[in-house]
Order: sequence, then structure tokens, then C-alpha cells
Amino acid sequence: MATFRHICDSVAVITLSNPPVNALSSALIQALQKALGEAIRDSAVEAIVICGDKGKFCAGADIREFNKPSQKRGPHLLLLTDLIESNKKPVVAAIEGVALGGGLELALGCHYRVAHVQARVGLPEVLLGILPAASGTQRLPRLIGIAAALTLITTGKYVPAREALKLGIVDKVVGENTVDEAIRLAKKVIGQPLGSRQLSTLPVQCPPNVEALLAEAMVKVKKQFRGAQSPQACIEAVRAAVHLPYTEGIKKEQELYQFLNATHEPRAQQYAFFAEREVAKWTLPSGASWKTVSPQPIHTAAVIGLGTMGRGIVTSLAKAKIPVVALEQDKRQLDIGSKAVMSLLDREILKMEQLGHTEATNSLGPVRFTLDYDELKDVDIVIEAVFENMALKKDIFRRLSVVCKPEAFLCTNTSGLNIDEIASVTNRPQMVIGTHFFSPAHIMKLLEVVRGCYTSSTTISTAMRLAKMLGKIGVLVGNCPSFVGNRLMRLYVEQAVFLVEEGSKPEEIDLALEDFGLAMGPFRMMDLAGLDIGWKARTEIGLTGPKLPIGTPARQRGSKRYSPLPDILCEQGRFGQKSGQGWYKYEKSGGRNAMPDPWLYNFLSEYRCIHNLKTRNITQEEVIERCLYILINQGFKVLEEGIASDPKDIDVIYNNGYGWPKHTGGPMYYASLVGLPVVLTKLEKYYEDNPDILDLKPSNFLKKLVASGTPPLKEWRSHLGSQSSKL
Ligand SMILES: CCCCCC/C=C/CC(=O)SCCNC(=O)CCNC(=O)[C@H](O)C(C)(C)COP(=O)(O)OP(=O)(O)OC[C@H]1O[C@@H](n2cnc3c(N)ncnc32)[C@H](O)[C@@H]1OP(=O)(O)O
Repeated sequence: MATFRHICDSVAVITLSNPPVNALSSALIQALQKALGEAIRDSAVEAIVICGDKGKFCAGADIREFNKPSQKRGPHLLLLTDLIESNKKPVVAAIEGVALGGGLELALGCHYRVAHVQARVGLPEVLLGILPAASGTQRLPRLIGIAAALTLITTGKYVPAREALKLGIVDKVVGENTVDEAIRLAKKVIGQPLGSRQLSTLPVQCPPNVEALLAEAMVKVKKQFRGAQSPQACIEAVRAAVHLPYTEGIKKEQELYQFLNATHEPRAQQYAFFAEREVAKWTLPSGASWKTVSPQPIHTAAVIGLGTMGRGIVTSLAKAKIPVVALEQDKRQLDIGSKAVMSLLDREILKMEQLGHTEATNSLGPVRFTLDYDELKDVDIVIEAVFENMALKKDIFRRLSVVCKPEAFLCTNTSGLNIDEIASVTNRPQMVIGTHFFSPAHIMKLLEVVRGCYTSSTTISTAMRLAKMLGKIGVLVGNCPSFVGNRLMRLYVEQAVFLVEEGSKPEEIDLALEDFGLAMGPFRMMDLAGLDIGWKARTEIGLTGPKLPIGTPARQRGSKRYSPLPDILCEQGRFGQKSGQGWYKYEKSGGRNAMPDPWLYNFLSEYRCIHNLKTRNITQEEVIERCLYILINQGFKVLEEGIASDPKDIDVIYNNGYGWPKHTGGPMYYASLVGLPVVLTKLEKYYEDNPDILDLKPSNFLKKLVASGTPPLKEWRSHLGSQSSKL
């Protein structure tokens, strides 16, 4: 756990050991306390180095222990940091890999910190719904000042070693032999006064405008993490560091920690943390799984199409150091696309340089641009990323069948087209898979990996491995129109439009959902994405436009309610931000500043008049419930149909691809927080009021769970019964 071995020349080295990341479990904290006690008492020891086993200092408190009420990690760790700091023998932290959360707090208790150049440090507690409660909010501001500490503590950002050196978090950065260097430093400072190295005793250096700084930070986090309490508590704790002596500040830190711990946020965020790691551990009903099926190596890749998605995917591959061949259909598109890719790559290089990488250019994989399909003949994987047109995609896949080597995997980046139809035109349907990237593809963490009926488990394994190589979270889902993410999203957006027909204003709906915590309300999101995209898709399938049978009622398709509002806006040339007007108006075409549009109010009045729609007062509560519960209800249907195998798959998709607030855990976790009987009763009521909105009808699976006594979320899967899985 924590071992103490004697080193020559009187320096004791204590090694933290708790694989895989040396997290501070209560057992490790106890072992560390024991080892420290021994080293302090041992008169032959004059200095101490603390390091981590297997090249990782410490990833903080053991999150697996968070839900065990009897654990007392915090106070223990806090006492330990005080014990270390007040010790007369100098203590040096040798930071390799990571020093995060409690790991960094431990290092801040030490008198000196030496870091390996590739190490990262940070206080990510805020991302787990808590705050650094082992003195981090009090010691860090004393070390690096209020502004920098606020940024680190409220964002949870990981800082690379060189940046940590600039900020003053670490004293030295080394390229190798971190522990040896720490031992050398420890020996050198034996006998030197430690006063200035005891952070708790230092004054906080406050700029004159400190209150303004804190207020500004508060405004920022309230906007960025709407509805979440931990970022605000972090600021309150830093405010305590500004105004109170250290011991009083610590009391405040503990109080705020207890307050947060009593909310649902820590549990929700920690659920989200583990869910993200669990989804990589896929299992198929056949028994094949990540453990049994090896991925094939991917040394080279190709991307077809250099539109917005293709450019991001090429950049993402280059960032993962995978050599890419990027193909376009004609010279003009190739020129435009290649320039755009080069500019994205330049930005990546700049970012890396700012983070202290000296050889940033060499850390990207090479990209070759071409018009020639023959250049694809040797690549291990192809990702087609042309626009959403089935005929075009099929043409490309036919061609790939001929050109690519037989072992090459063929992926289609589609947000909803049928993978089986695409696979069926190839000579290797078992090697075809959907890879639904999210825009911007080089930044967004989510990758929906869509299994078709022919897709082999080796192909799944390879695509999931690719996600990991790209630093993304791959979530395996089944093949159905719009897969999981967009299938749920469509109903949420449609519900928002129905609410506008019934009397809400777009900005009221956006505000309600943004206050709930969604990154962007549905109308701002539609305007950003472009209303014409959905319009084209609806025109293609005959929901609107020339293919719509004559005599179809304007607000009905089959037995379902339909709103033609978005179609009419498009007919008026209102495509959203790109045309300067959509649900909102903008300062110019391409403008970002959404402003309520009086034109729309008049238009809506006329529309309601024509369709004989009576407006009514719609509460925020109804907006949230109808928009979110219809999405959640569809989540239950997706589980019932075996399109997703577990509620956490849906939550990971929403948290990482759709701006769902992580502090509520994701839509399915949120449903469990609200209580399934409540969700069911509300859906029943809304369905009764709106019998033509068929998707409000509660799913059988939701009803089954409630009838079974509302089991906890982790047991839902076992209640699915023998459904026909699409996985
Ligand atoms: C009154 C009480 C007050 C308490 C005061 C003290 C408390 C301090 C609070 C904290 O310290 S909270 C924890 C803060 N630390 C973090 O948030 C770190 C989270 N981890 C990561 O960011 C990453 O895992 C990593 C360390 C950068 C490694 O990333 P990598 O991509 O290499 O691997 P992963 O797949 O993410 O993780 C590998 C493996 O390790 C598990 N794990 C990671 N961190 C922790 C942890 N802190 N506790 C427990 N387990 C952890 C992770 O779940 C993976 O496990 P698996 O079984 O292999 O899936």
C-alpha cells in the first residue's frame, strides 16, 4: 500500500501503491500515515520523498469508496497534509503521471514538488460534484494566487508539468528519473528553514480587485454550469481563503464539502465518471466482449469527404498520430478541405506549444490529400464522412469494396442512416460499422459506434479501440433510424415546437431548459445546426414538400401530431444562424447573438389563428417535464428494443454528445432521481391531454419497472427479460 524503504544518505522514500492509479483508499491513507510516522520517528531519516508506484503519483481519493458512509478519508488526508507540512524534516513529492485531487492536495502539503515533464496536476473534484476538501481550496490560492487557483478549482482542468512550473505549483520539471531528482533535492535542503515552504502559514496574495474577481468567477460558473452547486461552493471556499485565517478557511471548506455531499450532485457525477469507463467494456448477447475479442491493429486510416465532419475526423486521427489519407471528389473541394484541415492542425500545434510541448509538429500523424481512390488500397480503416445521402454512400462503399485490401474495415459516419443497407452493397458486410462522430469531431468526446446486423465482433472491437485511440468515449449501440442520440433528441425538439404552437415563446423554452442545465435550449440549438438540414430530411421522406400526399392535414401525419412550423420557417428562408434568422434573429448571416424576433411573434399569432390553436399559459415545469420526459420515455423504449444495452449507455451519450448536465447524471439517471413512478404518472397525464402525441405514451419497460417496485438503475438491465437485442 504505502511502503517506506531506507535510502542511503538519510532520505526515506515512501511509495504509494494502489493499482491502477494509486488512488487514496482509506487503507492507503492509513498505510501512508504509518509509513510517515515511522520515517518521522526514525532518527536516521533526515528527509522524506513521497512518490507513486508504476510511474503514477496519485489520482486522488478512491472514488469507489465515496458511497461508503463510514469512510473518513477527508479528515485523515487533511491531518496528514498538516502532519507533513509541520514536520521538521523536509518532504518532497516526486510527481510522475498524475497528481490529481487528493493527490495534489497531498503534494501541496509537502515542502517541495518535483514533476516529470509528462505529469499532469489538477483539482478535478468539481467534476465529481464536490470540492477539494483536504485543504486544496486554502493551500493552492496561497501558492499560486487567487485568479489562477480559481480557474483550476472551478474548472477541474488538468495542467501539464511545464504549465504547473510556470504557475508555481511545482518547483522543478525533469525529463527522467523524477524520484532520483526528488531525492537529490531532499538531500540538498536538509537543515534549511522550511517556513516559506509551509503553504498554510503564507498570506494569500490578493489583488486589489479581489471581490470583483470572485464575483466575475461566480457569474461565469453560474452560466457555464447552470444548476450545478459545486462550482459555486468552490468559489465560496476560495473566498474563505481570501478573508479568513487558514484554520477558519479549512472549517469553511469542510462545511461546504458537507453541504455538497448532502446533495444529489456527487452521486450523479460519480455515476457519470464510472459510466464513461464502463461503456468501453462492451459485451454482446453472444457472450463476445472486450475481454474475449481482440481488436485488429490500426496503423493507417483514410477519410472520405472533407466537409465539416471529415475535417474534424482527419484532425482527430492526426492528433492520435495515425497517418491519414484524406480524399475528396474534385480538385476544388480538395483545395478547400485541405486548407481547412491544415488550419485545424495548426491550431492543434499552437495549443500543444502553449502547453509546453517542444516538438508539437512531430506529435501529429501525417496527412496526405488525394483525389485518387487507389491511394486507399493499403489503409487499415476507412471512415466515410460525406453528407447524409444513402445513394451517394452506397456508391462510395461499392467502390471501397473494390479498392481496399480485404482486411480493411469500412466505417460510415452517419447520424442516422441504415448501416445494414450500406453494408449490403459491399463485399465485406461483416467489416462495416457505423461511427457517428459529433461536431466538431476533433473536440467532442463522444463516438456512437453502431453495430449493423452483419457487423462482426472483431469489427466492433476494432471500432471501440479506435475510439480509445482517438481519446473518445465509444458507446456501442444498435442500428435503428437515428440510433440512440438523435432518436431521443428528435422527440425532445419536436415537443418544444409543439409547446410553441400551444403558446410558449422559443426563448422561454430555451431558458427553462438551459436553467435546468442543458448547454443550449432546443431553439438556439436548431438555429445553430441549421433548420434546413431537418427540412431536407423531412422533404426526402415525404413528411413535407412535393412528396407529401395532397390532402394531408397540415398538423397531422398518419395518426400523429405534426408541426409544420419549422418547414414554414425554411420556406421563408429562415435557416437559423447561417441566414441571420430562424427561431431568433441575428445581427447578420452567420451571427451568433440570438435575439427574440418580433416578426416571429406576429407570424406565430397568425399561424395559431389559421390553425385555430388557443394559447394558454405554460409553466416552466410543464416545459421541462414534457421535453425531458418524452426523451426519457424514448430511452426506455431504446432499452426495451435492445438498441442500447444499459441505461448508462444512454446517459454517457447524452452527457458527452448533447450537452446534458452531468450533475444530474444523464437522462436515465435523472429519471431515477425524480422517481420512476413520478415520471410514469406525468407521462400518463400528458398523454391523456395530448393523445395525438403518441410518443408520450409510457413505454412498457417503464411501466414494468414501476410495477416491479422501481428497482435501482443498476438493476434495470436485469428486468429487460429476453428482449431481442440489436447488439
Ligand atoms: C471529508 C472527505 C473529504 C475528502 C478529501 C479528500 C478527497 C479528495 C477528493 C478527490 O481526490 S476526488 C478524486 C479526484 N481525482 C480524479 O477525479 C481523477 C479521476 N481519474 C482520471 O482523471 C483518470 O482516470 C486518470 C487518473 C487521468 C487516468 O486516466 P486513463 O485514461 O489513463 O485511465 P482511466 O480509464 O480513466 O482510469 C483507469 C482506471 O482507474 C480508475 N480510476 C481512475 N481514477 C480513480 C480514482 N480517483 N479512484 C478510483 N478509481 C479511479 C478508473 O475507474 C479506471 O478503472 P477501470 O476499472 O480500469 O475502469
